[in-house]
Amino acid sequence: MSGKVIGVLALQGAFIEHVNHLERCVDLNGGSYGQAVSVITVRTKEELWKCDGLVIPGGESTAMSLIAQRTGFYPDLYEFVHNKDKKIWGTCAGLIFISDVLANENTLVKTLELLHVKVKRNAFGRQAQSFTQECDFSGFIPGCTDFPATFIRAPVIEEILDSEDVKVLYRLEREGSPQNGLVVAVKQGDNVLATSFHPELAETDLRFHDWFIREFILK
Ligand SMILES: NC(=O)CC[C@H](N)C(=O)O
Repeated sequence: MSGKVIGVLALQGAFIEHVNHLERCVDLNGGSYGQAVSVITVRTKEELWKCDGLVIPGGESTAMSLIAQRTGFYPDLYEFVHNKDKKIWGTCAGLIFISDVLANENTLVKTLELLHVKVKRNAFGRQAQSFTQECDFSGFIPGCTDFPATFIRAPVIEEILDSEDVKVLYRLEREGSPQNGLVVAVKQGDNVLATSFHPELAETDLRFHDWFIREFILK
C-alpha cells in the first residue's frame, strides 16, 4: 500500500480528538507531505499491523493496560511498539503505558516497557488541578513559541533511565517546580515521542500534530 498509515489506539480514552487533529492536518497540509497519509482507529491486531505509526492517547493507563491484557491484544502491542521502524507517540496515559518504570500507583498497570524513563502518575494532583499553560516549543518545533498545552491529571518524567537514547524536549516551569523544571516531553531514538500533556485538546492548533507527522511519520 502506498502512503503512510497512522493508527490511533482506541481501546479507551481521548482517541477521537487525536483522529480529528490528524485528519485536519492531512486535509489542510497533506499537499506538502509528499505522499498520502491516512488515519485509522486501532482496536485489533489486524488494524495495528497496517500502521506505520501509533498514537497512544490520554485516558486512564490502568484501564488501557487492563483492556489490552484482557482482550489478548497486549502481546501484539508490545511487539509493535518495540519495532524500531514504527513511530510511536504516547500522550499522558499513553506516556505512562509505554514507560519502563512507574514511581507510584503501579500495581494495576502492566506497561509496554518501551520508553526508558521513570514516571510519576498524577504528578500535579487531581482533576481539579488540571491546567493549560502556554509553552515555548520552538526548541523543537520551529517557530512554535506559544503552544497551549493542557495537563489533566498528568504524569511527569522523574528520571531518564537511558540518557544516551532519551532526549528531553521540554521542561515545564510551574510554581514550586524544581529550578530546571519538570520533564514533560521527550524523544527516544528517532521513533518514539512522549508528552505529559494533550496537544489534541488545543482546539484549532494543529502545529504539534503536523510536526509529529513531518518529523516522525514521514521520516
Ligand atoms: N489525562 C490522562 O491521560 C490522565 C492519566 C491518568 N492520570 C493515568 O494515570 O493514567
